[in-house]
Amino acid sequence: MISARELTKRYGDRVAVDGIDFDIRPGKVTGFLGPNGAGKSTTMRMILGLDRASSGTVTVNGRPYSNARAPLREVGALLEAQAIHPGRSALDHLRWLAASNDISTARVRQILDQVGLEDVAGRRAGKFSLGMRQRLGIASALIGDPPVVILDEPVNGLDSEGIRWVRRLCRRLADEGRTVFVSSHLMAEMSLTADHLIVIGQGRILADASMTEFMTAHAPSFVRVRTPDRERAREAISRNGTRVDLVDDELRVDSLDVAGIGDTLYAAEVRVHELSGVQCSLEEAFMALTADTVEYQAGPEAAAPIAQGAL
Ligand SMILES: Nc1ncnc2c1ncn2[C@@H]1O[C@H](COP(=O)(O)OP(=O)(O)OP(=O)(O)O)[C@@H](O)[C@H]1O
Repeated sequence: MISARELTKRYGDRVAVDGIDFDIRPGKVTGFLGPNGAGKSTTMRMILGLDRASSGTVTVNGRPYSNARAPLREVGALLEAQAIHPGRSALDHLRWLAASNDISTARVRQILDQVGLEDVAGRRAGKFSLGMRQRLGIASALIGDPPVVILDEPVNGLDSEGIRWVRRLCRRLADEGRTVFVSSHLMAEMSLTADHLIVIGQGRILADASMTEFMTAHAPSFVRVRTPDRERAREAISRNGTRVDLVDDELRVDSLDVAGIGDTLYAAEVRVHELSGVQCSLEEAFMALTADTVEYQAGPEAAAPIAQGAL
């Protein structure tokens, strides 16, 4: 378990992480989300003792990680910037890590095989593609068979097969009872990988909830109605006070089920071209939740606004 209490990091006047509390529990994949500059990397670096907290504490299984005697056997971490000597082969890099953490050399071959780098183990890391470097970084994180795994943007540069591999890997690590903490900007991927989410914005926790709770709270589902007879449809559905929104050319109803609306429209003899239940995506929920905390925002021409209005 990773626990933060009032964890704070200031850079001069700038508060990068603002007194946050969380518990990241074992047996789950916890996703860490936030816009650029929200404080994700700083938080991960403080967990790993690479940045000192200005105040507050963060512990890994009850102790500050910087006190760990065999760090790679306690926490495996992949950070965005990979520190791998370009002239060193993957095999030598992992052998060096193993030797400095009292890990057997047999484990090096095993982990190379596990991440799919066995055939290129003798090649210099400087010649590796981004995807291969990511796999080597993940091998470095897992070589000590750690109970806690922290992965900052692990799918960066990976192709679809690689992305699926990371997803399955995270699942397996969590199912083995490990604490798995993963950041990513790829929301669709995160929605498939994480069981629990921590969302941060401007250094503060915006949400800390299971994926199901988060989606229920922030990604509402609604019923979409497309009809050539919008006015009569609206009248029929809203007769008992139900709210109906017009978004683009469709009606949206968030308080009735599909069957109920279908029955209402049938009874009112309204022609229906589409009637479907829609669940907002994690990306839409994330964008709505973090909109006020976004540090770098493109101009209005960068995104087409959704025409929205209540009838
Ligand atoms: N060494 C530093 N010196 C000064 N400010 C810093 C330093 N490192 C980070 N910051 C600032 O702290 C804030 C949090 O940065 P951080 O890199 O943790 O965000 P992030 O959520 O990881 O962003 P991204 O998604 O872009 O990687 C940002 O405003 C950043 O500019």
